[in-house]
Amino acid sequence: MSKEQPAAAIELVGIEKRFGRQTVLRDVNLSVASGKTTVIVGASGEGKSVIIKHMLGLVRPERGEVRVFGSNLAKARKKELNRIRMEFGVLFQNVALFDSMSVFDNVALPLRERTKLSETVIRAKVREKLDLMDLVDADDKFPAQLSGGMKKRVGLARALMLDPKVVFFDEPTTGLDVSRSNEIYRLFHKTQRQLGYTAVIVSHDVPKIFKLADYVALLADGKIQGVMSPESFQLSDHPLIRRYVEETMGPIYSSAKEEAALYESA
Ligand SMILES: Nc1ncnc2c1ncn2[C@@H]1O[C@H](COP(=O)(O)OP(=O)(O)OP(=O)(O)O)[C@@H](O)[C@H]1O
Repeated sequence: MSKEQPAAAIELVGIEKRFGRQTVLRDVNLSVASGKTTVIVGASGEGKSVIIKHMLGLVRPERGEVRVFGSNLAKARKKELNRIRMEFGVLFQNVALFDSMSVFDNVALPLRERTKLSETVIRAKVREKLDLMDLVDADDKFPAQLSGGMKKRVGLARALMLDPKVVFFDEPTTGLDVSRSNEIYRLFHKTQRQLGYTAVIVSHDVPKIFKLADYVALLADGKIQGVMSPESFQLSDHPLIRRYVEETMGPIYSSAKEEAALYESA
């Protein structure tokens, strides 16, 4: 890697994944830059969530390596997997809070399950994360009493509880209106700046998500077709990237001449 590029927190090398007869990932190569935000985009059903599941060690590939902090997750044993997962936080679209637990207990869960910290320290840490998420007076509420946006904020507080090195977001704003989505993005931005974690985001929220991305990766035809800055992505000549940009954002013209030609031919 060149001097200008940050080191990779995660590297997928030659990943092939099949479910039965369906080959979802053919040859996925992707390097996730440490401390940066990598957004994975692509049409529905291409396998973006399957990529995240490989990074989390939830599924194993037929072929290839998943390198995380120097370990190959694709071959890791349970103990090593658990050690690596301590460094991960996840916020998935359905959040998956425990309905029978209060907000406070949901957020405290990772610390209670995975550390030996005293209850006093746990309470202080949970308080700090809930404040960071602007969640005041919500401690004793149960998930059923929360709005969609609040649930996501509780989920984000829980995802950050173990001060993870990498946080995975799989369509984190699904089901939220524009202002609640913006709130989640604002909290993501704030916490990433404060805590410095590496972020991997799967999202259909194009072009908004480009504002948060350092790198955008397109998954199509079972491969990552390119990883680049959002600006380069929107102006790329790569046929599949260009098609994706046009389908999601409308045509983008790299030059005034190109745009003028469109009106002339109309
Ligand atoms: N455990 C599984 N067993 C069988 N097939 C699976 C499994 N997990 C995923 N798939 C299949 O893999 C393909 C990719 O799924 P995935 O959820 O990763 O797509 P995606 O790109 O995240 O889509 P979307 O944007 O709609 O969420 C789909 O055809 C899905 O049915």
